[in-house]
Amino acid sequence: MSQEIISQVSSYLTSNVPVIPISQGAEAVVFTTTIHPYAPSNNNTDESIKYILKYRPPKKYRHPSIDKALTKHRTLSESRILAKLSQISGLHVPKLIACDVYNGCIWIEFLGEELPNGSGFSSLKNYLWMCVLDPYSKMVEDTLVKVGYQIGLLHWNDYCHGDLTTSNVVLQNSGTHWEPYLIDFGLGSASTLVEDKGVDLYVLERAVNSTHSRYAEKYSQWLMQGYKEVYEKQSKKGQNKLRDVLKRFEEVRLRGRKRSMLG
Ligand SMILES: Nc1ncnc2c1ncn2[C@@H]1O[C@H](COP(=O)(O)OP(=O)(O)OP(=O)(O)O)[C@@H](O)[C@H]1O
Repeated sequence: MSQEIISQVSSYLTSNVPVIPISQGAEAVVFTTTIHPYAPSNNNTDESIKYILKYRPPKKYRHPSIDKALTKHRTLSESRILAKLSQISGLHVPKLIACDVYNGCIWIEFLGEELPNGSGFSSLKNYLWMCVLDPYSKMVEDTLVKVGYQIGLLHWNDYCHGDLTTSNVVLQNSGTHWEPYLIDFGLGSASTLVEDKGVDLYVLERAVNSTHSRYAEKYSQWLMQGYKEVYEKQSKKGQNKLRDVLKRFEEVRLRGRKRSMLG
């Protein structure tokens, strides 16, 4: 990771905010920090309490004024959607703690943990790899049904994720089971369109397929079981909406297959 980006974020945050880089994507650099921006004291030395800082650094290839406008727009859009989603009962997303749209930075709740036996961070992707010796266990089934339920809740409330991969689902161990949280709403949007929902489901199906093609059929079935549960609870209106989304999902899938056949 570029030292320049780390220096940029450190200088704008002031020297008493320690940051540790954990990921660099195309759009943003993600850090952890032990400091809460509103805590009365900045002397937190407990390393287990941490927060996420998502920073969108300036892009040199863009004109500075366009770059500023885009950074502001994207930071604001992600913050707004996170704030709105945390109002939805039962939906699990990280809490938004603070946002600085001019510097392209958001401060959010840290979720997840290290998986047992060195299996890595508790993304759904790593979790499925961890469970590869017993891929059809009740624990895997329960977790995937819960993931599907979270996506169903998101869609039922007319929001779409935009990048629904197995890395963008983080699991928290509640003691008895794994509770899924959806992260990374950088491409998220409010949408009533069945097309957006169908594309979300297709992206997820592809992601599951590429993580575990051998078990993907069963995994997708469990995901869809949880997804459908949300809509089916909503009587006739829910059934109709579900039918429309599933129909479009099938169409998106067919389009995807045609595209990959044509190369
Ligand atoms: N709230 C969170 N709690 C724990 N880890 C997180 C959180 N948010 C992000 N991360 C970690 O940082 C990584 C990148 O975050 P995120 O996907 O939001 O950034 P991004 O720049 O959009 O990434 P990409 O371009 O790879 O999609 C995640 O895969 C995850 O490992």
